Amino acid sequence: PAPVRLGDVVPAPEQVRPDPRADFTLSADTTVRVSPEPDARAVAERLADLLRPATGYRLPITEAQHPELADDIALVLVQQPDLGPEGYRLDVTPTGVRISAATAAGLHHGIQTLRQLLPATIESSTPVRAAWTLPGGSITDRPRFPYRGAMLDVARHFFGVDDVLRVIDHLTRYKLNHLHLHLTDDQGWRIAVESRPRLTTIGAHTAVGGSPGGWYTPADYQRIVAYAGERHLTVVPEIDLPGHTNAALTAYPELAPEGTTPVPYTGTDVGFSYLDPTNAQTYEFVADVLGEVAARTPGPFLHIGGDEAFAVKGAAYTGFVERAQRIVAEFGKTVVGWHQLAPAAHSEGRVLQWWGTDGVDPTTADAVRRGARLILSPGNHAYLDMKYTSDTPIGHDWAGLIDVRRAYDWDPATRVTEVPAEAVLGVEAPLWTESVTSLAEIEFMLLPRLPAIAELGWSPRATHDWAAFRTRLAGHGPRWTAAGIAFHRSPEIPWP
Ligand SMILES: CC1=[NH+][C@H]2[C@@H](O1)O[C@H](CO)[C@@H](O)[C@@H]2O
Repeated sequence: PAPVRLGDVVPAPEQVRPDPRADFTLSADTTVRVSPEPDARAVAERLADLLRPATGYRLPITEAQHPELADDIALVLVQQPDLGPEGYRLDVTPTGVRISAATAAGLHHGIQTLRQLLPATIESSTPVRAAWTLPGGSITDRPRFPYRGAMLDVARHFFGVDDVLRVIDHLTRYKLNHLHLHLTDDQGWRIAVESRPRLTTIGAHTAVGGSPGGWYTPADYQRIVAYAGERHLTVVPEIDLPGHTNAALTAYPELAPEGTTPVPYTGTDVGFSYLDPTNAQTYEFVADVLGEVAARTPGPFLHIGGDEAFAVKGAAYTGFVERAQRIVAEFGKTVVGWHQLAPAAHSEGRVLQWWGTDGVDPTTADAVRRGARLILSPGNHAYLDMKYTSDTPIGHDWAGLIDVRRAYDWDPATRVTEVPAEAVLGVEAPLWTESVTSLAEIEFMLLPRLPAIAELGWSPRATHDWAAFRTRLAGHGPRWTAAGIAFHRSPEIPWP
């Protein structure tokens, strides 16, 4: 296989300066030297975990007092404010590799780049005989947008903790830093709430098509947020309200609108269920649920959904949303919601997740003028539940077919008219799972489109170029294969 070049990294780094005379080859004696700070050491442990299996090298970690003098892989925390909270600098010289950053998050992103500069077989989980050579030169890098995420719908089909942890591995590989978990919907409730036990004793046993249900205990959820946190990735839990609530209503039917008797639902329709916004008990329920989820969520965001509550309209809807937003604020969190929240009054720091397909949306633009920021998830570019082509066996097509180029060729900064670039917090790729039932199918839908979304979130706009991206991405097919991941071999990409 062709040797990896310094510029082959995905997402494209801000600045790449190759130096062909400066290649560095790892050896069995290579050590990992790291600054003494504990969160820097954690990154060194992560790097060693990534490199030890395929190389078979010991890669001992030492906290050298002067790592810059070392001749191995040095991870160095330095006060370089110009690199920002997630930036890093990576230097490959004939005597070693040095990654420097102002934060552990920067070091963490730097090791993802380092991993991609080694031959694809570095992804093997068993030792491979190879020359572990890195291309010489320097990379200076930092993200364009602060919010770069993906969403996993664990309500339509339930995925256990180990599957979620593997999805987190895929996200961090491409420097994403948020995982949005869609935890509740009509077909199942997936997170235990101790003050509302029937949400899981009754509401968690179903899934689409009669698939087995499931849910996360507090310990399960803690494992997910801890694993994510170690990888500088923030979990954003979504409790979808007031619509998409059939599972909750089968557990607490007293919250259902007059005259309705909710029963378990395993179909894939949307928009029929809703909490009764005129019932005071609804807000006690919302406070019970959001309070517990907030208490267990280290990140700043609580996502309250807000989509497709077709029977809750106008003032009834905005009234509900404004009360739910106040409850989120009382628990010290910042609201995220689908852009249907727009007509409701602004709440401090509010973020709208835009999933439209036509860039003209005056209601959202108005909410931005009132202070909202946007996460861009356009249905016709970022919805990874869309089929690649008409013969993709799973997935939807309501927003059109999305192969790699369609996922890549758009600009989050200008996608919604009348929304200034500085109001765009970043991007997120949702994966809805009505028809996705296994980790293999998750991986098939995420790869190769997730790296396209990740590049839009991370790389400078000046690097945006489909011909260059598809060539760089082609080199990642062998990496996924070495890692045991079945991906969609899109005909748009010149796979080796
Ligand atoms: C925000 C939003 N609400 C709907 C819509 O996206 O489409 C998804 C399928 O693509 C569906 O699962 C979801 O319930």
